[in-house]
Amino acid sequence: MAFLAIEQVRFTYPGRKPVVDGVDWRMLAGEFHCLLGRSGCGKTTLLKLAAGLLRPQSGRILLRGGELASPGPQLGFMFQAPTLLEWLSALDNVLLPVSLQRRPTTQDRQRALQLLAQLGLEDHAPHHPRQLSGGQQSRVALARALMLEPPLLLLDEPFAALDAITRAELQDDLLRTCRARGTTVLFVTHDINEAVYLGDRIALMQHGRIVDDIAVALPAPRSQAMRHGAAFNEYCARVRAAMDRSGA
Ligand SMILES: Nc1ncnc2c1ncn2[C@@H]1O[C@H](COP(=O)(O)OP(=O)(O)OP(=O)(O)O)[C@@H](O)[C@H]1O
Repeated sequence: MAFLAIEQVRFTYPGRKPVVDGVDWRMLAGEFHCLLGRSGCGKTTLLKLAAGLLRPQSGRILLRGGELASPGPQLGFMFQAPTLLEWLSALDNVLLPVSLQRRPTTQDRQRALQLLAQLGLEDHAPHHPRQLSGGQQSRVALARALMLEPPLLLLDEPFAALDAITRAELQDDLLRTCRARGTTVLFVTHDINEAVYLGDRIALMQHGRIVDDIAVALPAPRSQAMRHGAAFNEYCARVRAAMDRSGA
């Protein structure tokens, strides 16, 4: 059974043409898929539908076989901007998904500290977002998204604003953490290189439709050195050609 199944989903904002126009997509548990397409093709809207933040006007979205009604603890999100709460420390930002439900326990705090340490932020737990760099803020947001160990992570261009080196580091952090937990990930990007590096599969989106589906058979775990290899660059060229062919 698919972990996440998007079946013939359509969505239109009032007075607009369909933004998601009959999308079918399936993800198996533990897979990492990238949704790639130009600005405005409907990626974020499809992610919001997959999260249960928007409801399809037709079609359905199934999570482990059950229809998705609303967002819940089964989902972790991370958006382009880290959206941390300025008045909370890094540690309390990571604990937020717990604090919204109940008072965090010592165990919760240990887990949050462990996540911060895994992401190289052990010394920054007491610091507020304004005391952190953009890359550090993104790491805090990633730790927050992972705090409840969601089986499904939906990420909307989470590293778009970062410099290339920090971005590469965070890509590796994300891959390592998700592989260790068996997390299923749907990752929106408009960067071909990022999609090939991260994805087991790439869905190409254009005008609200999935126009191509590319399996990436590069070895796991990925390493930055791979980026200079022939196989990686062939995949990038193949995805580029598919985008040009489909107009995506
Ligand atoms: N709340 C809204 N009301 C009306 N139209 C919207 C709304 N949100 C998005 N749209 C429109 O829907 C289309 C798809 O937007 P969406 O944000 O899903 O695209 P995207 O592929 O994620 O773009 P980007 O890569 O720039 O983030 C765009 O034309 C956008 O203007």
